Amino acid sequence: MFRAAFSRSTTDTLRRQATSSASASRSSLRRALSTPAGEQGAPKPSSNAGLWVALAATAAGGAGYYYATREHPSETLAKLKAKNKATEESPVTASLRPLPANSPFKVKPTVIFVLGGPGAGKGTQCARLVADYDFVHLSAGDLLREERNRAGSEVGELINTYIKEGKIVPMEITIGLLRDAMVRSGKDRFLIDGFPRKMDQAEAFEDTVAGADFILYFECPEKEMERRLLKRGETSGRVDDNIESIRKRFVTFRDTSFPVIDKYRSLGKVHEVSCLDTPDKVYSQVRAIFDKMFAKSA
Ligand SMILES: Nc1ncnc2c1ncn2[C@@H]1O[C@H](COP(=O)(O)OP(=O)(O)OP(=O)(O)O)[C@@H](O)[C@H]1O
Ligand SMILES: O=c1ccn([C@@H]2O[C@H](COP(=O)(O)O)[C@@H](O)[C@H]2O)c(=O)[nH]1
Repeated sequence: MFRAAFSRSTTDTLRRQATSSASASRSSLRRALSTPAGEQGAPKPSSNAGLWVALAATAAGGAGYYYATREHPSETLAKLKAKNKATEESPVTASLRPLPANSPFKVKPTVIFVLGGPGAGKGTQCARLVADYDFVHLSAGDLLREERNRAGSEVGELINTYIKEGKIVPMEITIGLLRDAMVRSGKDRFLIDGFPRKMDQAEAFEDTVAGADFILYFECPEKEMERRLLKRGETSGRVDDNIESIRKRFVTFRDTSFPVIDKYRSLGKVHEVSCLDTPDKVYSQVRAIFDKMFAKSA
C-alpha cells in the first residue's frame, strides 16, 4: 500500500535534503517547514492535539488505522452521514483520518490534488470550481513562477532552469510554497493543482501538511495537449510553452508524474474526467463529481 511503501519519515528526508543544500534560501525553506505553525502566523495547533493524534494513531494500530481510514470519499461521507446526520453541506474532510503531527492545521483540511498532463486544462477547470464551490485554488506551477519572479529570491534561477527543462523542482521548495500559501489563506478547502508530480512529493506532502481526500485527474491525449499549449504559448509568455520544453514536459509527465496517478488509482482515490470536449462539457463532468461530495457555496 501507499504508506507502507514509503515508511521512512519524510520530514527527516526533507530536513536532510535541506541541510545538504548550500543554498541559503533552501535553508530558509527548511526553517519554514520546521517552524511551528504559530510562528508563521498560522492557527497554532496545540501541541497536545498533535500528541493526541499521534497517540491515537499509534493506539489504533499505526498502519492498520491508516489503512482503515484510507477509504473512498463516498464511503467516508456515508459514514459521516450515518453518524451525525451530516449532509452534502459538510465537506468530505476525513476527520476520521489523523493529521501528521507537524501539520500546520488543527483540523484536517479538505485537500484535492488536481492532476493531468501539461495543458490538459487543470487551471481552466479549477477556476470554475472556485467560482461554484468554496475552494482555494493553489497551482504549484504558479507559486513556483511567483517565487522565480520575486525580487531577491535565491532560488529564482534554479526554478527557471527546472521549468524550462520540464523538470521537477526539488520538493522542499514546492512543498514549502504550498504549505505557506495554504496557511496564509486562512481557509480549509484546497484544490492543489499540478502537484504532486512525483511519488516522494505525495508522501512528503501527506506526511507534513495533510492527506489528500481524492485526486481529480484530467485525461487528455498528448496531441491535444500539445495543440493547446502551442496556442497558449502565442500569448502566455511562459518560458516552457514552446515545442522543445513541451516535449520535455510530456516525458516527465509520462515517466515520473503518471505513476503517482496510478498509485492513487490503486487506492480507489482517483476521479477521472476526459478533457476532450469543450470547457463547458468538461466542467459538467467535474460538477457531477463535486455535487455528490460538496454543497455549492452559493
Ligand atoms: N476543454 C478545452 N478545450 C480547448 N481548450 C482548452 C480546454 N481547456 C483548456 N483549454 C485551453 O488550453 C490551454 C491550457 O489550459 P490550462 O492552462 O487550463 O491547462 P493546465 O493543465 O492548467 O496547464 P499547465 O499544466 O501548463 O498548468 C489554455 O489556453 C486553455 O484556454
Ligand atoms: O509541483 C510542481 C509543479 C510544477 N513544477 C514545475 O513547473 C512547471 C510548470 O508547471 P505547470 O503545472 O505546467 O504550471 C513544470 O513543468 C515543472 O517544471 C514543479 O517542478 N513541481
